[in-house]
Amino acid sequence: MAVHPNIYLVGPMGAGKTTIGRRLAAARGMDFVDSDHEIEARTGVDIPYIFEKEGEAGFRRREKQIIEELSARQNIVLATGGGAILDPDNRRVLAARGTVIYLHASVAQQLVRTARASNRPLLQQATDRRAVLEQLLRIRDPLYREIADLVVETDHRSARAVIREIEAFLDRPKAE
Ligand SMILES: Nc1ncnc2c1ncn2[C@@H]1O[C@H](COP(=O)(O)OP(=O)(O)O)[C@@H](O)[C@H]1O
Ligand SMILES: O=C(O)C1=C[C@@H](OP(=O)(O)O)[C@@H](O)[C@H](O)C1
Ligand SMILES: [Mg+2]
Repeated sequence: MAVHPNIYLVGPMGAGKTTIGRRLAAARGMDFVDSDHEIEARTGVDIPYIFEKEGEAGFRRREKQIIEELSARQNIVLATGGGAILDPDNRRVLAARGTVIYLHASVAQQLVRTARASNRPLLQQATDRRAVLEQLLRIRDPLYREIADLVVETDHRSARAVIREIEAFLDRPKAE
């Protein structure tokens, strides 16, 4: 089977990285990996527990290690966590080792999509989730854009429509 260049999904919480990543990988015959799931599988505990015991800094160290390892694999779609791009080394390896796709979502849309989940410690502890998401996006949006080969709007669009746009980009005719 053909080996495809890796695809790295970046963007804020609730943009759909995990959901789109899994379906995109299935559609293209690639392996799906999610950095958060990988951290949980290796440690045997969930993300909120890691934040509680090791702080965000401990979580970021684990995330960095995983991104370095996973991005060196072949034929993968990697869904990163929303804060993975904060680390300059992470940005460098993602940009160098595959196609980076920024799944964009407004804060209003993120609020809807993260309303029920209880596994995001940065939101779980927040009294004003909107303010937290706004602040995070202000800092992170330029970093997502810095390494993105493609920016895809996900607001009010089905996962299917988002995947269609990504595949059209990946399969575009290349200039000679
Ligand atoms: N394009 C979309 N349209 C509607 N709901 C979506 C879309 N993408 C993701 N979702 C939903 O939003 C929630 C968060 O998605 P998730 O993939 O976990 O985001 P992320 O990994 O970027 O934080 C999930 O319940 C998912 O089903
Ligand atoms: O934005 C962030 O800093 C985080 C996003 C989460 O992943 P998702 O973006 O997949 O929700 C997860 O990595 C952790 O809770 C921290
Ligand atoms: Mg995710």
